[in-house]
Amino acid sequence: MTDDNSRETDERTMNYGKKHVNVYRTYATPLTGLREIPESEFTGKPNTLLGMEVRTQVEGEKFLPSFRDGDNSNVVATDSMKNFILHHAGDYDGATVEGFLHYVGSEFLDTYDQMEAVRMSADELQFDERPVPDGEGGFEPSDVVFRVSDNESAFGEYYLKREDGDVVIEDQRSGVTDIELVKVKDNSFVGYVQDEYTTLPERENRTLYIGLDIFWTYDDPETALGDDPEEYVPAEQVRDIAQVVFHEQDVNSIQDLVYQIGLRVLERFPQLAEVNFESRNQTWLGVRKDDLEGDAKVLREPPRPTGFQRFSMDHSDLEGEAE
Ligand SMILES: O=c1[nH]c(=O)c2[nH]c(=O)[nH]c2[nH]1
Repeated sequence: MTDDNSRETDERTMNYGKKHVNVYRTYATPLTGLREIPESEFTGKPNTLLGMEVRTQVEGEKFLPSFRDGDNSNVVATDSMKNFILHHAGDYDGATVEGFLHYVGSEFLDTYDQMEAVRMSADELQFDERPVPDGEGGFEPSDVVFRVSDNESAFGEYYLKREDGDVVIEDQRSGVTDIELVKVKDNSFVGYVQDEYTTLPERENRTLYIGLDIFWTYDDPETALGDDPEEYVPAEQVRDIAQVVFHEQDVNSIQDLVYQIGLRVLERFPQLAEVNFESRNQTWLGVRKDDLEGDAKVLREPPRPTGFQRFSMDHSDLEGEAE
């Protein structure tokens, strides 16, 4: 038998928190001053409507009695955490998801001594601008009406700890998730292992449908706050790089594609430490082709199971390319 009190909390998993905290902030600070890149029209956003689905997870030795003894004297109710996040959305004066997470996480650590570390993450809830007549025969984005979007969205995460009374960043991650792209031609998948288990025909020209999550870390995790917008990497620009590279390159696999996207992202953003990919193969299956003209095909949904790829890259991959 182990002695209950002898086990250090850092040896065990112990945390609790709240997820799916949806928060909507109108008239947040606009995101401006970003660096432009050739692959993207995105140069900023007004943040008239900033939506986030937030997750918070707190850690601390003082929470052990709540698990072990049913003693809630140090427990901040997760319902209160939700209220805390919502309240602070009103005080946040920055322009990025990551900045908000760092702000709220730091406020948690400053407010509650029993919290030793907090992991804050969020998916941005996207709203698209909609064109309305500008009164001069053209169109301009409405400044009050937005379309609810279920397209790809920005992701942010900060893992913060208290050290000698100060809040320090232990870990940080940014990303863009649930990108879905289809390229109707100029994709191949050939040259793979042919053995007694192989039934998939080689395809010189397939219609490739990918699901893609891209995550990145910075050399300096504070850069993700966006306080220096020239150095901030917006999810929209990374998304645009992915689609431009897909457009430009004839790739022989999703593996080949994510590598090419990674090279471009690292080339554009030297301030990044690492880029990570999680991709899913959602490629449709051909139903009719040979009797149709040109590149025309009829396709159908693929059956489960789904192929996936995971890959991480850093600037050493870029150096390899330059040689
Ligand atoms: O891009 C692909 N990579 C694979 O590894 C693979 N495997 C498969 O069956 N189809 C594909 N497509």
